Amino acid sequence: MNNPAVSIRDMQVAFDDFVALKDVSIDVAQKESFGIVGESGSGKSTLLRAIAGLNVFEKGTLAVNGRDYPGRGRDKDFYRTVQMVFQDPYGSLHPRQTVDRLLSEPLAIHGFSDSEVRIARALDEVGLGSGFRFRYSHQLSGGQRQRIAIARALIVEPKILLLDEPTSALDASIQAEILNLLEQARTERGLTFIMVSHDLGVVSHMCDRLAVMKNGAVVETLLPEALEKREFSADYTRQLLIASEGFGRSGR
Ligand SMILES: Nc1ncnc2c1ncn2[C@@H]1O[C@H](COP(=O)(O)OP(=O)(O)OP(=O)(O)O)[C@@H](O)[C@H]1O
Repeated sequence: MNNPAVSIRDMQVAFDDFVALKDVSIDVAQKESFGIVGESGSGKSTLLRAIAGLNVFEKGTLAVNGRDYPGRGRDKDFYRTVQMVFQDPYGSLHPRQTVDRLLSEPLAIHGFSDSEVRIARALDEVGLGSGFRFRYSHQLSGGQRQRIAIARALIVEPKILLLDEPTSALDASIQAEILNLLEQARTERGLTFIMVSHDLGVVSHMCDRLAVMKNGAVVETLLPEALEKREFSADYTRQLLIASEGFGRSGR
């Protein structure tokens, strides 16, 4: 792949003696939406967190837009390019901070001066509007909080978003709204997504390509069409598909 947004080779992450990520290699193209699926504990979040510098990788390489990053530590430049949105908007946003403070902080860190305009624009972009600016995050619903988390990630104009189950903590009715918002932001800003989800439906809807993980390794990489046509090589992918479709509908 020419000029990938993210290139990972033989990445390994261990927690003490337990190897949670085993020689994972993936390339994600510029502006691609890349999904990571797999059963619970397969290493999806560990991979995303290792890219973000939240988990240390002791083996392998990571390049973002052609620049190499070490197993440990990320600089400001990295976070200007790569932002992360977490599953749990309750955990990722400080409850006693106002929306204004939550959005001002990344702007200050990255040296943006026109914060008034940027905050107003960011709140509009995520469909909340300036009425939300001085609310505390504990006063917001789960969906509104996730909108703020997305605004906070987008406000520094990153190129790559790492999305760790961004809708799985939300009610089903809100999930689609948040996915639409993300998809709209991606199209308008030409973003690259790497999105972890246990929901194959979400990933095949949102992603151009997906990697299937099991026991810390990528077992195959697929196009969503292949998933729809059931053209996959790993039996595990079939089991994952059956599990996500629910019992009783698996006999097709
Ligand atoms: N900080 C940690 N310390 C020890 N073990 C960890 C740590 N983080 C993750 N693990 C282990 O690594 C394995 C992979 O976890 P990970 O969270 O990446 O899985 P996942 O595929 O994202 O699962 P889920 O869908 O349940 O979030 C699991 O066995 C988990 O217990």
